[in-house]
Amino acid sequence: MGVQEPLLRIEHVGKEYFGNRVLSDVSFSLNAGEVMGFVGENGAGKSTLMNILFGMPVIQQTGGFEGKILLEGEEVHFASPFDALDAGIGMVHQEFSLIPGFSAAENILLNRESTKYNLLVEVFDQRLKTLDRPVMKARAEKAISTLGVEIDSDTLCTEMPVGHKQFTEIAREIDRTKTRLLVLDEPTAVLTESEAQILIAALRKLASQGIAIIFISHRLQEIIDLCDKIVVLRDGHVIQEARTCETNVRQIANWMVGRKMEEGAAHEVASRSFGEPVLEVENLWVDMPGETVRDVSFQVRKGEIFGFGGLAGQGKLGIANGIMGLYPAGGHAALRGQKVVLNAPQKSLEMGMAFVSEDRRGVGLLLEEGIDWNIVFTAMQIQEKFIKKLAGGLVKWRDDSAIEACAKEYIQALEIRCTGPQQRAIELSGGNQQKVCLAKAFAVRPEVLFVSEPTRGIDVGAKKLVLDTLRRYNEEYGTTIVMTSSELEELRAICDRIAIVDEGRISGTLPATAPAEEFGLLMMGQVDVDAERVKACE
Ligand SMILES: Nc1ncnc2c1ncn2[C@@H]1O[C@H](COP(=O)(O)OP(=O)(O)OP(=O)(O)O)[C@@H](O)[C@H]1O
Repeated sequence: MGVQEPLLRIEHVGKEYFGNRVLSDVSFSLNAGEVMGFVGENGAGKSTLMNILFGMPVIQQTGGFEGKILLEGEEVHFASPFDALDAGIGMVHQEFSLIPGFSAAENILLNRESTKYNLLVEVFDQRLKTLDRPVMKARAEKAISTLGVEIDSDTLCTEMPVGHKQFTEIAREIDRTKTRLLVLDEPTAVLTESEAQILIAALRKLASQGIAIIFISHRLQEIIDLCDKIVVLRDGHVIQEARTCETNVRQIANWMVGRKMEEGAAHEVASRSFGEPVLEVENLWVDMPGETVRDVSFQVRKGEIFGFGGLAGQGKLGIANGIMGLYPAGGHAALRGQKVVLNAPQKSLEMGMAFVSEDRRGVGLLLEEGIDWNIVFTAMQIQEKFIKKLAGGLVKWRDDSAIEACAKEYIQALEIRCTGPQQRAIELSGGNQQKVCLAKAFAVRPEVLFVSEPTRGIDVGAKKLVLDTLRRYNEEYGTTIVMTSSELEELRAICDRIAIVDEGRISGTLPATAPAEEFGLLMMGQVDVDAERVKACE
């Protein structure tokens, strides 16, 4: 008997996009039931390889690829994702493909083919009428419970917090009985740490049932916890393959970036002085699904970096969304003493505030437009920047050279990996799109900049760069920053003060230099931290 063929073999795969080589001679294999972590910097080529594996149309449309893909020793040629699905490959993308007005159960049970190419809602309605609801519900609930989470299968997608959407998307993949290889592209980026733990446990269970898994993540500890082996990609080349039990986070990070990683930024403890309060918020409530804000009051001083932390679902993310008018909100907010009209996003922008949302699907990139246009568009619209005026303003036209200079500045500052300022946003990797969103907010030079989860989806090497850039803009332009993050260490690295949000209210505000345990206590709703601190000192 011959040696058993691996489930998947990638052999000498290469890919160019319009002369830009993004993958070179990539080879590796994966056995049934094996979990592989696939890591690399933003733009290294991870999603491109997965798109090749899944037969995504973008690959054929851009000239195909070189090399071979073999399943159980047989070469496969997927003309479309349908073929990949037929062959038992399931894929959960960075972006969701759930149908908003449908419930969790409907989304899980609708077959992938129709959800991906949802041309006519009527078609779905027709399909749903013919389905047996109780059976559907039972199947959906089984898939959800395999994941070990609690989601009511009747909840509409529009009403779900982002973490639940992710679980629904994964449940849909595992409901399909044929799945033998599951690819997950940054599935935990939108999950809280505890949700991520649940997902990891669920994936282990799937692997023990013989399903092979390719797991892409920038959270390296997760890779170590979950995966049997890792493949490291740098600039489109496989530069390392290793068993996870024989390596560690730091070594993986070094392989990814090809140099020794610097130690995390030491926070300058020297206390900084600030001006008058610039943003004053009183009794704010925000009706954001999964992130309800009940009653929040705070003040931020001019030039300060103010952080919001706390566990997921407690309301920290709702605060910026409410002030910026993206979800129904009430209460009082004032900028420089002037009332902020809530529920009016355009007005918030005009007053001098900008927002980089945690929701990368809703960040509003003009995907078909160039990086340059994306970066300057808001500044142009709201502030008439990058516009030349003649004849007393009667004649206006775009200042192309200023636009180009601005785009180049941010491409350099944030190390946006691209072929040039005119490359279309749709052609960028997810992490690089995220950097364009940050640049777009910087270009407005807002008086107050709200950033939520600024390093989500950003690789380890670039994380520090993003945080340093925020700090630099704060220092150079005096921009006041309100940063919300689920990573306490990231908040402590650049904030002056951090408020912890628990059950829709601020449970306490501490200087960023306070011990981590005190923040931990606040997160658990323990308001009396000072008393605790005193006790600890006794
Ligand atoms: N449709 C496209 N047209 C042209 N270039 C593209 C296209 N899609 C991706 N690229 C380029 O291919 C390179 C690899 O991108 P890819 O999305 O595979 O990276 P990634 O490793 O998944 O990054 P991230 O961690 O940021 O998601 C990038 O430089 C990107 O600009």
